[in-house]
Amino acid sequence: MTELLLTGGRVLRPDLTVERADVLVSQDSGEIVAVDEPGALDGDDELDAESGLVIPGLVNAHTHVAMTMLRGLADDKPLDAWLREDVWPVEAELTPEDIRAGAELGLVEMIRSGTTALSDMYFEVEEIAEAVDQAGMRAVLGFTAVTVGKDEEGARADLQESLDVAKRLDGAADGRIKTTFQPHSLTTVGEGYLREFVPEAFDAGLSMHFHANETRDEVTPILDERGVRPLAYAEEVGLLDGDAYVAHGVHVDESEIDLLAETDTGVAHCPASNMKLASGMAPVQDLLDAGVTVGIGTDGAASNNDLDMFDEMRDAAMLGKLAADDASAVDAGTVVEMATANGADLLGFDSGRIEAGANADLAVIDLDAPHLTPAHDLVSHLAYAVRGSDVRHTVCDGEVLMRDRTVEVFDEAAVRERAAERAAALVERAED
Ligand SMILES: CSC[C@H]1O[C@@H](n2cnc3c(O)ncnc32)[C@H](O)[C@@H]1O
Ligand SMILES: [Zn+2]
Repeated sequence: MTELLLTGGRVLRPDLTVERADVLVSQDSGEIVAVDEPGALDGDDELDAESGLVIPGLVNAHTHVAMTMLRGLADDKPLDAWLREDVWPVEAELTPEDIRAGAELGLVEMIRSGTTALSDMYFEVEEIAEAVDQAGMRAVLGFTAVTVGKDEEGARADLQESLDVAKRLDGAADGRIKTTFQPHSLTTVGEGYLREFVPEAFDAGLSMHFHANETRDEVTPILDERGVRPLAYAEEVGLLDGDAYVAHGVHVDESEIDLLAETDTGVAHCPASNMKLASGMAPVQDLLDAGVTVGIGTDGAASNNDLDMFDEMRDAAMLGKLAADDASAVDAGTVVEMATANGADLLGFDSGRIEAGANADLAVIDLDAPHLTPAHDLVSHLAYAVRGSDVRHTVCDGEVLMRDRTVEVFDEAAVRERAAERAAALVERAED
């Protein structure tokens, strides 16, 4: 049995207390074996956590990881124009190799900033799955179906592909990959298709992940045409019958918050994307108060523009206070839980907490920095002051993904070079 000891540091416990402790993980089972007082445990290999804080690896609950290829290409527009004028024309030119390159780049960025699990929506999912496998991370993946602008055959093919991919890839990468059925949103997939394919996905035991209530423009047409709010419509077509989580959930009213709670449907809150596209402010504190599980996602790098979950925690806290008009709303401990335990809960992984028996998905933060001094309250630091670049080591499934800021699972320079070259060629093709 090979065991890795994270030694000399402080540890964030599930109740958000911090104690001086060592953490022993099994590289065979990929689980945390023990958390004990300094010096009490021995491992075959060690990670130095001196002057550091060991935290659960962060969970990015909604992203499009390969969209790193579009980073900085389409800024300063609202969602609909951003997608139709800028993003979709470039995405139409993406090759499987581009998506692989963009995914690898995004995963390297995530590892460098302490993220160990992600929930992704995109296409060419096999490429993304191979990149996740190589990264050693956990992921929930899926093929995203869009039917607007497609003929019957194309639309049905998209939904069938979403079903097939979800069935085919579930359990890949030794169980580190799970899948979801993914209609893109309630306005970009036609009702007939939802009514036909959603029950099939439900019968196959698949979880659902879709964009919902992101902008007012997504709410109004559904309300006008059907006389019901979008999430009531989602329930009608069966999308909330099983395990489900929606991305964004910005413009939800009280009835929809209750519906989310009643159906145990989670929300992946994307504060930076919601601010950048001026989509609106999600009522995060109200969602939490109603008992809805809310995780945090970066969304893609074209609407953020990075994949740093520390940025995202800070944004979630700040925006949550503005939305509630209450400085005590969405407090530091809450955002830390959202980015760890809640995210793991949404994705269905036994991660997000440092406890014997949980998945050994961890990050070590280097506290030896001016912006983290003094250290009155380390939970406050995690929410408001730590940056992705403060992460010293990243571990997932007991394996070291980054040691002393060197990524061990990819040749980082080669990944960056390949992505930059491919992104430049992609833009040239799109402009032709
Ligand atoms: C076919 S994969 C997903 C699809 O969604 C697009 N997308 C990226 N960010 C958002 C967002 O915030 N709302 C809706 N759709 C988004 C992405 O570009 C892909 O085309
Ligand atoms: Zn999205």
